Amino acid sequence: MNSITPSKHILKSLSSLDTTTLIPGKIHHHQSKRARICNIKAIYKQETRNFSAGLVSNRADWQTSCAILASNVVSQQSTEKTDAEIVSINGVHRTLDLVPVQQETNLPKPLSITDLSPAPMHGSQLRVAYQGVPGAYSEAAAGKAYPNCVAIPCDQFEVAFQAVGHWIADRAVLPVENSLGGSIHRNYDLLLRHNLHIVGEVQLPVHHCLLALPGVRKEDLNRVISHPQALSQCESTLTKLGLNVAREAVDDTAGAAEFIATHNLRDTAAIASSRAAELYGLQILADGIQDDSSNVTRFVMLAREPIIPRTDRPFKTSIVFAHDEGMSVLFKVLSAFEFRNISLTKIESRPYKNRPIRVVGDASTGGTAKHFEYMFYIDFEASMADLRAQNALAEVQEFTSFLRVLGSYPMDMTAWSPSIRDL
Ligand SMILES: O=C(O)C(=O)C[C@]1(C(=O)O)C=C[C@@H](O)C=C1
Repeated sequence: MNSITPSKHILKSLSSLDTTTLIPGKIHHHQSKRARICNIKAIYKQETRNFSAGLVSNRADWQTSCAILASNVVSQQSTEKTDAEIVSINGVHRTLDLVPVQQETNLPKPLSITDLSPAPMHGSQLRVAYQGVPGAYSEAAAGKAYPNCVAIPCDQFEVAFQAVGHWIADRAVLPVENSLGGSIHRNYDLLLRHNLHIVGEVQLPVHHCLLALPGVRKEDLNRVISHPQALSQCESTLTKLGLNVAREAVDDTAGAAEFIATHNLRDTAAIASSRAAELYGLQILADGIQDDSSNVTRFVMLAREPIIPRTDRPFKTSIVFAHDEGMSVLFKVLSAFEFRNISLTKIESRPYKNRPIRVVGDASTGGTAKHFEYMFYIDFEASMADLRAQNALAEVQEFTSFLRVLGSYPMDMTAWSPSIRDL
């Protein structure tokens, strides 16, 4: 993987900003931490060599631009360097021989979206946005979906959507459902709000580890932190391990590991991948702590343009629709697929945000019923190039007040191998 230069436009706009820090935690100058910090540096340097010579600085630069998209606080770069320091921009660690130290300064000045310029293309490498920091499962999913990509960490799902919409990334890879925790509703809602297309899916076995600082024992723990999905995927196992301690939700699993490392928290463990343990210099206290060894998360790949559907390999199509006439329409919609022998693989409902309630009846004659209104998301096993799918959707359109095809894309047909550890 080649190194890429950060967008001059973005760096220029960054340097003209009033600034403050994005840092969830930073490492201070304590001698006692020196060894661990050096260890993290060594590991990160190794990662950099193994994974991509330019990845670390690229990630951080893109991370910064993603933070701008979210109108978040931004960070100021100073030129001071200290051997024993690692800086963090919006959750991404960088060693000081790569970048300057961050300093906390004034109030953040919100940037408007119009301040952003599209990033330049970098050869044939795809830039893939994911939510989280290096070591997150979403980063692994991005690597599985696009093996030679430049992965761009984003602090929120919304930012990953916007990164693609604004040409900062070419694709986003985002989780939509997990076999233990269920649907990731936020991404269903964002799919509707943004105009991106689903162009693929990837299923990633998720193998969780309990991570803590070297030397920390289970008995020392007062708290376990992680992504809410990860906490819920490990709930029973944590109890079986005797860890009846506080659970706290953070933005992503690897971010939890990073937080412990940067704050030197000896009473806190993180649920994250073994790769996060390596990246942030933590030890694995317990391995494979997901409540089910077949724990798997399904991610979708998103792009600005749809792909051309084909029929020479298994395809899936995702749609979303709303209707005016209550649940009876749902039966008709499902029949349209059943009639054509098209299997559904997923159905999900979300509140219809602008019209949450349907009032039925007349208050003057016995009162009114108030029903919740929904958006329905359906995945079915057929390509939009398949006449059966086209006819089914033509029929569905007759019953629905709103219908959108979110994407028609190749199904993930890779062999199923649950609970691998080397994420
Ligand atoms: O926090 C991470 O590492 C993520 O990639 C996020 C996420 C999720 O959103 O569900 C992805 C996969 C796992 O199911 C747990 C967490």
